[in-house]
Amino acid sequence: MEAMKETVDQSLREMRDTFASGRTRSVKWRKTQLEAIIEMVKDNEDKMCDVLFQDLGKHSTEAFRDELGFVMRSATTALNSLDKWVVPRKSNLPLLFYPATGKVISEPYGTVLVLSSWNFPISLSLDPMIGAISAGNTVLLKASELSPNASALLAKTIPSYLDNKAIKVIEGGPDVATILLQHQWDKIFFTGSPRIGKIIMAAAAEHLTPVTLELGGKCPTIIDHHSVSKDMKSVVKRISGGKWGSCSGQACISVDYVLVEQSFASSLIEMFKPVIKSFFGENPKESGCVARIVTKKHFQRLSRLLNDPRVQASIVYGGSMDEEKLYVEPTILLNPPLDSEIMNEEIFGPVLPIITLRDIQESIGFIKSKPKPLAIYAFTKDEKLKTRILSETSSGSVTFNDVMIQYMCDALPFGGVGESGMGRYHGKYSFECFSHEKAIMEGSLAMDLEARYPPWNNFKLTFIRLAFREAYFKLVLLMLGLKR
Ligand SMILES: NC(=O)c1ccc[n+]([C@@H]2O[C@H](COP(=O)([O-])OP(=O)(O)OC[C@H]3O[C@@H](n4cnc5c(N)ncnc54)[C@H](O)[C@@H]3O)[C@@H](O)[C@H]2O)c1
Repeated sequence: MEAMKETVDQSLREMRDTFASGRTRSVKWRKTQLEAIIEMVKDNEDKMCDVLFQDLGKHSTEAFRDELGFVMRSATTALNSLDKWVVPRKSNLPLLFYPATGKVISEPYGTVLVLSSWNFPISLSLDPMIGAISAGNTVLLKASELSPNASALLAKTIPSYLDNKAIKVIEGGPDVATILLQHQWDKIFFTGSPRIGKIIMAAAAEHLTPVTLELGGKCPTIIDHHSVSKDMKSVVKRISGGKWGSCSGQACISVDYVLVEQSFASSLIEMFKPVIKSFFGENPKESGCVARIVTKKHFQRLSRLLNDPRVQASIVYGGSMDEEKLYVEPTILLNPPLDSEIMNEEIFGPVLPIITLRDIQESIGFIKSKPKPLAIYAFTKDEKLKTRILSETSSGSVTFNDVMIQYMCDALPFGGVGESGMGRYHGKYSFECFSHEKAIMEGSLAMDLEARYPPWNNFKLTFIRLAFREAYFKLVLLMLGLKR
């Protein structure tokens, strides 16, 4: 670890020197790096798909959709928008401040730390990096030790494409993260669990470093079957895609559980079965389209959740597991006990609990009784229910009539609230996430208002009262001696 401490010190020194040189502030440098990221992903598509298969058993199509393609799109958006994003924004100052002018400029924080998680190890590493570079920062990435092949590939490839005096990768687990967190950073961007998020925030507090925490939680999905009865095929397909089609449910925005009226539950279960078969065939384990559980520890966590006898009794589909292959079959539960672990911790696996309610309106109270989720999904055409969801619940995002798609849409901010995180990124929001918005005011020395300065008297007090209210006409009367 002494050697690692030395490496971190040296890396940080180099990145700080590079930032101080001003190189990373130039738009040209930022664009060159963004182009290099696109080139790196293009050149290494096969290798990246290979490591995602080795670490997670991801099919290359899934890997391209969720990681490589996503990153290239994100870098391209930044590249095409950067000229617009960096332009200082003029502020229209109230007349009160005349003749001063105002504007806001986005300045890079400096040297930022990105800590990413294992479930989308390429995109969750490179996408924050794209934001950090766009904003003109130097950046150090530590990917997750639980996706070691992806982490090693990034550590090997990034230095040969990007400016390695400004952009660095260090590999390692919690011990390395701890060393990194002992240093002062200008911004920390963390993707991971709420538990570790607290450690990150505590370490950041030591130096008053701003943090973005992209955390997880349980994302509920409401099915208001009355209003979407004609579209149930698509509803079931979309939920199935959201639960089983992306890293086997090991995604922060995956559908965690479904809320539906009791009367519709058994029809719903029957509708899921053929969809799962159409996705993965009769034997999902051999389909090549089911990502595996990341580690034995995570597999054992899932088996512990499922092996609760009360949860076992709620299995209505699937439920088989293979520890050697780290495989969990797409599984559906009907009404597992609400006090069971599976209903209280983020599932992060291919298990879908269906919770029944007497009336779908009760879903609002159900969701409100839990920590604020990263996403709420609701299949409904009932405008009143939509309004209730938006006004009575709090979550990172709400998506009506679809799942997970909000993540891909970089015109929308992505991030959590409460236990699901703080801060947001994607598209322009990534640029803002890694920029300090500096307020610039330019005053004029041409005139001075005596009312600003002591000695105080009633005239000045009246003047200040009117000024705060922007009562300009009365101010003129006051100054002309026509008002007291
Ligand atoms: N909001 C999002 O965008 C998003 C995306 C993916 C995953 N997640 C969440 O991440 C979690 C799963 O990811 P994970 O298992 O990699 O999370 P994690 O919190 O265990 O690890 C995340 C990162 O923190 C580091 N870390 C681990 N222990 C540490 C310690 N003691 N001190 C400092 N750093 C430490 C890891 O090395 C890794 O780089 C889930 O909760 C999921 O919802 C959120």
